[in-house]
Amino acid sequence: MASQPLLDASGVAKRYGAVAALRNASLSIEPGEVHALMGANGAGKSTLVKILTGAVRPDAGRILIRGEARALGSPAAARRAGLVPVYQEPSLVPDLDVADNLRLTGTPVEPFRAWVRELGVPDLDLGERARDIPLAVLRVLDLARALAAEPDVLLLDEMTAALPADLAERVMAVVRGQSRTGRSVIFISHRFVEISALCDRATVLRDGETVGVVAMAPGAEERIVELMLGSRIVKTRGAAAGGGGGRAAGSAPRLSVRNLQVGTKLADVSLDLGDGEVAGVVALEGQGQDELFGALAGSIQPSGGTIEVDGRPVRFGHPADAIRAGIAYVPGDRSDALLMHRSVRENIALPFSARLRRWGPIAMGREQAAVAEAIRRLQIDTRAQREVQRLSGGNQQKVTIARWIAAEARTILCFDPTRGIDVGTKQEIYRLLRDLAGQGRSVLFYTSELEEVQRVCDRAIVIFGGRVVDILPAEIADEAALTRAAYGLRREATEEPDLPAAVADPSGGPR
Ligand SMILES: Nc1ncnc2c1ncn2[C@@H]1O[C@H](COP(=O)(O)OP(=O)(O)OP(=O)(O)O)[C@@H](O)[C@H]1O
Repeated sequence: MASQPLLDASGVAKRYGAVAALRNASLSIEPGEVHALMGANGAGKSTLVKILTGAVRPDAGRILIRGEARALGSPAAARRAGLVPVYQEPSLVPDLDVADNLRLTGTPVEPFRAWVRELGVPDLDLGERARDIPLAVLRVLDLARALAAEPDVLLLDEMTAALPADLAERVMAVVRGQSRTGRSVIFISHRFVEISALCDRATVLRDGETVGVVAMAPGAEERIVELMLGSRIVKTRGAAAGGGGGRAAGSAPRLSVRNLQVGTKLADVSLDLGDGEVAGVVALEGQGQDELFGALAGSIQPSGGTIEVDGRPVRFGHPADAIRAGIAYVPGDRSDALLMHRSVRENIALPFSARLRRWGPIAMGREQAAVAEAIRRLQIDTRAQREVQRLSGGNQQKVTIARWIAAEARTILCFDPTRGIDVGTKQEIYRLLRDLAGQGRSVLFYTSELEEVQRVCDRAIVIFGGRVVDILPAEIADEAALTRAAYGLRREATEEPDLPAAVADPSGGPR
């Protein structure tokens, strides 16, 4: 490798009140290198990215660019030094249109447009307000805006976490292209598949400190996990209770959906969810999964079809109706679910407040025990617990899940619940979902990480073009089979899928 690193940071420290977000972080990047920054939730990755891109000032540390100390006192200064980020959450100002957002950061329009096309969004209207653009497209726009600045070092903080597989592929292709032209990329992701496919080396942070730099080669993953988790108990891959078991034969489904329709997005979906079953929902971006979950959670009104809970027809005019029917929703966008200025405990206890207040001290005791148990199981980092907005992204996501574990909902709808969650905690979430199923609760689980289906689910329900196109038992739902199905490709009919009657019907059935 070249003798002079492009970027060399050492001894970086940052404290937020009592919380030491970074204690002694170092990071060295070569020209043309794709470098992973890894660490458990709360290890300090985002803080380091914010420091390197001028959004946060460090308390200590030395940052050299091509051997020279550079002041990175503001995002504009960092940009001039060649360091440009794409943060975890979308950064376009929601009430401005795209063109005004570009003006704000002095982004040249034509290169931006070219990148947007390259990333697979052919006809973007620059007059569109950011608020009206879907999350996955916003991520693409954030990336295109960063690329248009022609950065020497592009810093991607969980860029692919909110993206469907096809868009994530394009992002990865762009990252490879950057490195071919001698530019460097710092890549934060909790997905090992991406890290191994893309990165040359990985720097591992633990509790705010750099604990190792690992060259990516066979076996590197194990070493990285060891470094990330340190003395925390390592639950190895595959240790999570897998699929299988689940629905008792002959029992009435907990949730039964027939010919559900939402405008033009959800054309016709029928599915059953049994007691004690975890059913995975798999789909490319925009195939109607948002509408399906919205309708089941009471936040979107269906335009046709029926929903039954325990054999009784229900109509949800409001999310509260779904909650009363025992259906809890863990949305993909955590900012929808959380009261950002309230404490971790209040956020987790939220569903209790309406149900249990009248029971006074007894209920309070029960609430506290349930909240404490959920925090323990999900290993929520409560150092910054007074306001949820101060938690790291992954820990915020855990709070949204913990709420429904504490509340004992009978049916849980999870929309990409492990987005941005570190590898150790993912295992805990898989185990937890299986435990919930073991207690007879039912889980409908949309995931953009296909490998999760075999780890957690009993069956996979694949949606394409607003219809169920296939239902696969977990044993055969590997990534290849799911990818084919998700693209609407027909499966070689070796085994008959376990389709509910209305799905098997040709009018709503698999193609
Ligand atoms: N503005 C803030 N105020 C108080 N504490 C903060 C603030 N920002 C970050 N922290 C704390 O600093 C620590 C490191 O957070 P950071 O977001 O850098 O972690 P991370 O490694 O990016 O985690 P994740 O993988 O969950 O995104 C956490 O304990 C977090 O709660």
